[in-house]
Formats: sequence, C-alpha cells, structure tokens
Amino acid sequence: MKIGLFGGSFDPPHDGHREVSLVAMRALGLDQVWWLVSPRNPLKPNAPSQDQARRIAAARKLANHPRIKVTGVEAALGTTYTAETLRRLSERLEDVDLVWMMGADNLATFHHWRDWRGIAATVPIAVFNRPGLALKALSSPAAKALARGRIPHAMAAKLPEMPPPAWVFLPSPHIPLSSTLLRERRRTS
Ligand SMILES: Nc1ncnc2c1ncn2[C@@H]1O[C@H](COP(=O)(O)OP(=O)(O)OP(=O)(O)O)[C@@H](O)[C@H]1O
Ligand SMILES: O=C(O)c1ccc[n+]([C@@H]2O[C@H](COP(=O)([O-])O)[C@@H](O)[C@H]2O)c1
Repeated sequence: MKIGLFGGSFDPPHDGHREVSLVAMRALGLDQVWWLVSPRNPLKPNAPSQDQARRIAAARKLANHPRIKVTGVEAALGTTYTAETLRRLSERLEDVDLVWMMGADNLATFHHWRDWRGIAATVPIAVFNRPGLALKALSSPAAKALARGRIPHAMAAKLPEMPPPAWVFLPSPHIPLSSTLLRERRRTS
C-alpha cells in the first residue's frame, strides 16, 4: 500500500488540491492520498479563518474521490509539526510506503520547518510545481542541501519505495489557484 500525505490548511480547499492529488496518484502510483487538514500551520502568524471541522467538511465535499481520504489526524495525534506527525504515522503504519506531498511554495521555505532534515530522512517527498515558484523552490536552501536525494521526474513512480532522503520535483500541474485568492474573492464579492 502506497499513501501520499498531503498536509495543509485547506482554508478553503480548492481544485488545485484535488488536481495535485490526482497527479500524485498517477505519477507516483499511489493507492490513496490523505489530506491532513492541519489545526494550523506553525509558520503562519494567523490562525485559519475557519475552524478545523468546517475545513474538513468542505474538503470532503470538494475531494469527492474514493481514493482521497480527508482526515483531521493531526488534531487526533495532538501534533502541529510535520516531523512529529510523520514519526507518529510511520510508527503506526509499518507496512505502508508513505510519501510527503507539498507544493513548490513549501519547498522554498522548507528550511524553516522544525527538523526539516529529519522529515527528509523519514519519508520520500514529492514536490508539485506552482506558477512562478519553480526557480525559487529549486534554488532554495533545502533543495540545495538535499540535492543528492533528488530523482528525475521520469522516475517518479519509484519514489514511494525509495529509501529516504529521496525527492522528486514534478513540473505539473501548473494551477494558478490558491486559498489566498479564494479568500480575497470571498471578501470582495
Ligand atoms: N495550485 C497548487 N498547486 C500545487 N500545490 C498546491 C496548490 N495549492 C496548494 N498547494 C499545496 O497544497 C498544500 C496545502 O496548501 P494550502 O491548504 O495552504 O493551500 P494554499 O492555496 O497554498 O493556501 P494559502 O494561499 O492560504 O497559503 C501545500 O503543500 C501547498 O503548497
Ligand atoms: O512542521 C513545520 O515546521 C511546518 C511548517 C510549515 C508548514 N508545515 C505543514 O505544511 C503543510 C502545508 O501547510 P500550508 O499552510 O501551506 O497548507 C501543513 O501540513 C503544515 O502543517 C509544517
């Protein structure tokens, strides 16, 4: 069993999240993608605009796919830091190949995450392009530090079974959608 873990605020969820999940299932050969709707991002100064239960309900409605599972597992585990979430999940899901999934914006700031080297040593990582962010992500301190673990995107299907540190940058999808944009649209409509 191969599972992609896609953590996020999902405030609100949008088609970009769904499209990334579909691309991940195809390109990485994943059986499932779990959306980990986080209590809050430890690096964002403001709490999400909606509480977690509402974000989970909206995410379930939008995901609407038998292989995308929407969970609030971090609240259940009492974790907000990804390193801790991954340690706890890898202990519980021993026979599963886990992959951490994130957009290019998060690779660009990954070196600010708590124990980011530990995360890269725990699970393989798939990074999905976002418009205007490829260069920033691929020249980031974390991308440089982890350069030896990067595999070509043509080999993405092998990623879930590779021993970490291993990561891939997927040039697609290229979706100009973000929760920030949707929140702004909501405010001005
Ligand atoms: N359009 C997109 N293309 C690729 N990855 C995306 C896209 N939108 C979100 N992601 C990724 O999905 C994960 C969850 O993102 P999140 O819920 O914060 O959405 P967001 O649109 O980035 O929100 P915000 O604008 O509030 O920062 C992150 O890893 C983010 O990089
Ligand atoms: O662990 C950290 O230090 C850390 C710092 C920033 C973001 N994260 C996680 O990255 C995921 C994406 O966050 P976001 O806000 O871009 O949706 C989400 O699961 C966050 O909890 C984790």
